[in-house]
Amino acid sequence: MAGLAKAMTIAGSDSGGGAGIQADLKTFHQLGVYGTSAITAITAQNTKGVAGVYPLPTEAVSQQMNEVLSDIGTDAAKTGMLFHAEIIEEVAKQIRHFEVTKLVIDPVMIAKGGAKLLQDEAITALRNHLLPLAEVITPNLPEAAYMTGLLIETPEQMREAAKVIHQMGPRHVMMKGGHLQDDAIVDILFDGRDFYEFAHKRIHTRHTHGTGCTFSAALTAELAKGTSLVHAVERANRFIIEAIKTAPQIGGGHGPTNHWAVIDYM
Ligand SMILES: Nc1ncnc2c1ncn2[C@@H]1O[C@H](COP(=O)(O)OP(=O)(O)O)[C@@H](O)[C@H]1O
Ligand SMILES: Cc1ncc(COP(=O)(O)OP(=O)(O)O)c(N)n1
Repeated sequence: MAGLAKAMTIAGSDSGGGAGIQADLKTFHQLGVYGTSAITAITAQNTKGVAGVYPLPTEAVSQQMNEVLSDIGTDAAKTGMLFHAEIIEEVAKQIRHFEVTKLVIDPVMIAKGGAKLLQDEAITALRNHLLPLAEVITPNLPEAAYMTGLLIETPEQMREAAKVIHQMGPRHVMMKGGHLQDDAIVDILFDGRDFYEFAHKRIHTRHTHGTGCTFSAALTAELAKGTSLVHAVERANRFIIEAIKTAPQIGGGHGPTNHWAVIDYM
């Protein structure tokens, strides 16, 4: 196991196991990467929604990062649910201190059922402190719309929003198109100059809980292994499509995707 790639997730716990820390660690494992975590908040949720959110003290988040990064280290990291500004500022401080350069930011704001996973005023901290440290940010359409104030309903509008978000400091913007009102989905990557498009057909299913977390975790795992960004996005895309297609039928609401998904490069 010498040379095993390592990835860290800094995110909230989903008791239902489909999103958050649980989705990230399962995905890292499936893609052959050693996963570590810093939990920011505990949520009580299942496939039907989020019943409770309990943020951890900022010191607890900071200490988890310190213990992991000072000993085990990491080849890449991702952030998910960060909940409030103080946690964001502390996470940014630790990312800078430990010089984590392959940072994926999934700007988690609202769960599918409508529960708030990021406080309104925390968006400024996300922009000022974390975005400039990101190798790539992975907003879905509502998150990108909130960050830019733009209406985003078409691929052309996704490209315009990607340009605006790129100005906020991340090196790349990965616009996820799962919320397009169309059977043809396109995810769009922007590197500040060129656009790379990943088009695929919508899978009709209600089992899409945690798609954003699972996609960004797969992307982080690939970056940790040293895969180039465009190829990492392409592989993460294939992984999430297979995970949605083969979703286990779990729970009475929006069930999780299949974190055991197998794609041919593995
Ligand atoms: N029904 C679906 N069929 C196929 N791909 C999907 C579907 N829903 C989401 N995806 C893919 O899952 C990933 C996450 O997308 P999205 O749903 O936009 O994020 P989030 O879960 O953060 O809202 C993207 O790669 C998107 O294309
Ligand atoms: C703890 C926690 N983190 C993130 C989410 C949202 O995950 P996401 O992948 O955006 O999936 P949906 O909520 O849209 O299904 C969460 N629910 N819980």
